[in-house]
Amino acid sequence: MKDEPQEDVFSERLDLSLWSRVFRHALPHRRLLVPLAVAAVVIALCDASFALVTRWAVDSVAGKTEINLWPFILVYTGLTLALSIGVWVFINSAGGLSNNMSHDIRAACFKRLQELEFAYFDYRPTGWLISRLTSDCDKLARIIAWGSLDLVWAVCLVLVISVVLVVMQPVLGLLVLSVVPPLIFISAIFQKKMLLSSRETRKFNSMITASFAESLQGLRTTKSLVREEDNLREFQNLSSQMYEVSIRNALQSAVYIPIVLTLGSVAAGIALWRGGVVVLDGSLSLGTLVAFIFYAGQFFNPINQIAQVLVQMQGAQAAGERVLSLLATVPTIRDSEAVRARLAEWDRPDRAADLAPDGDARDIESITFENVDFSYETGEPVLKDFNLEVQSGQTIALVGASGGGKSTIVNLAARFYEPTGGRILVNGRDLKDRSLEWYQSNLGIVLQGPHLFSGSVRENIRYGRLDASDDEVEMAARSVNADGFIRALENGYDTDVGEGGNRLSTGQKQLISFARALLADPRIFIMDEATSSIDTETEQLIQQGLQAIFRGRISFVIAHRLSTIRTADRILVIEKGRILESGTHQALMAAQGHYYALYTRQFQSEQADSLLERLPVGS
Ligand SMILES: Nc1ncnc2c1ncn2[C@@H]1O[C@H](COP(=O)(O)OP(=O)(O)OP(=O)(O)O)[C@@H](O)[C@H]1O
Repeated sequence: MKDEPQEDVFSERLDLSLWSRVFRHALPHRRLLVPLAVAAVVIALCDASFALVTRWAVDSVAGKTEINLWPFILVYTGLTLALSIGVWVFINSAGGLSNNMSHDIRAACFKRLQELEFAYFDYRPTGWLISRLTSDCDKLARIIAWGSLDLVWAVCLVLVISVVLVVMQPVLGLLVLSVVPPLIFISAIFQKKMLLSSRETRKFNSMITASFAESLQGLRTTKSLVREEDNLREFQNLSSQMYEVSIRNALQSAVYIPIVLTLGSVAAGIALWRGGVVVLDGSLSLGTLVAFIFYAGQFFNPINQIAQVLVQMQGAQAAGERVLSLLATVPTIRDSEAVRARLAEWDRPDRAADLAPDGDARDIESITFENVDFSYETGEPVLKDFNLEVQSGQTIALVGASGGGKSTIVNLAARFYEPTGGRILVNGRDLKDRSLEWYQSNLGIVLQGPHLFSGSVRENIRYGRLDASDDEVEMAARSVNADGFIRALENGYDTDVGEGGNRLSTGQKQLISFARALLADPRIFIMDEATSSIDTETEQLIQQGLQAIFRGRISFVIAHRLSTIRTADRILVIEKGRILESGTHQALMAAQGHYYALYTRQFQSEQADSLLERLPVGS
């Protein structure tokens, strides 16, 4: 496998254009955004007003013996009520926005991942992709909903307090505000450090998730090769690197926050020291000094908050970049403009029944490889000038040494990859000019390790055509000879197959996937036969099932079983991306060429095994 994909290189500055693109995802939720912004401003105004009310109260009561406290109590109560309502609206809207946005972004990423071609997944480990769908999406949604609103609140509060301080006492106001530049400077330095260590944490997190996913998927192989110790060592190595960078990140926060708080106390000290002097000489009221001290303490909370949100934004920049780059990845295998125009024109209810949604013939009569070249990586050709024509009703068996290009041929036939040279024609028309969705909905694919989903046997077969009735499901199972063993299961068709179908044998899984394919009634059937040994009885069931599927379709089988190869209409011996030989079993055996050699070497031993199996015990 290739190395894990490199994380993109990002600028260390706050990337405003990136954030404006991320914030665009909030626009469909204006219904929540407006109350959120209004609530943030109301909360900031209320927060700033408390000190002014205190000033008014102190100045009104100073030196008096009879005091009417009711006006202050009423104003305080009013402010507290407004603040409570603001906070309620704020939390409600931010929670709603955060959930809606993470749902939207995740759904958009998921949709894009489904649209992307196989080549995209060749170099991206599953764990890396899972991280994009889970933690990255959540992080962005949290920042947009909570972070941005904290930012609006904090900026409003800082502005209001600054203006009030300077208006109340310009000299003292500016003195208190003088602590702001060092605060911004220190914040900038720490933000950068914290951003870098947080990125590193994320990188290790991705690698650990990928390592988890890989080791779980390959659990059986690991156990059989006794690789547990090595895997554990690799994992521990990753984990301890992640631990180190996480500790570094936490340490930076632990130093930064106390510095910010100390600067807040310095500002309060300045207010007390200078303010005390001017109060004594009578040019400043006691209420104003109290308000100054109050503000000096309150002032640094929003600044701290702004710094924190900016750090979070910078930390999440990597996540934003990755999610946006995933969303911006345009699938290379997709309908061309011309096909899309035709789809729009033809996809209507009165369309003739024999037409596909793109206006061309619905039935697939032939597939032609015309001088096809293909390489997964530039400079390493896998197929070169490959030619093949298959008519409806024909079964093509692909045989040959490992790495020859058999899977590549069927991947191209399925349009999972596109030729790098030449063309693939369907009914004589370039496959690129046909609707991708229409074409792939005509494919039925059964892979070597057929995949079943958790759920009942019935649900798994019905996955081939969701609107199929129970009778149709059972009919499909009968046609491929799966009905007998299914009924013998504990709960028949309602038996739970377990995760990935692991409560069933490979042969049984294959029979169920045949039934699923038959129910979908594809025009093209592609199969990578299982190499694992299957008992003779199941083998016979599978063969009969296969014949039911092959009938009337174009079938490509990467054939490992003698019985499949023999019944194929044409056998292609593939080596180094070329057809070495082509013909029926009889013709190729008579020619005594590559197929003959392959057959006598590989398949005769299989036949001997099968004969041995059939001999009565003790004979
Ligand atoms: N996704 C991929 N990315 C890069 N190279 C690939 C990829 N898939 C296959 N190859 C390479 O292409 C060549 C042909 O592989 P292919 O899987 O088509 O052979 P095959 O005949 O089906 O082999 P097998 O019988 O072992 O499945 C091999 O050299 C293989 O290493």
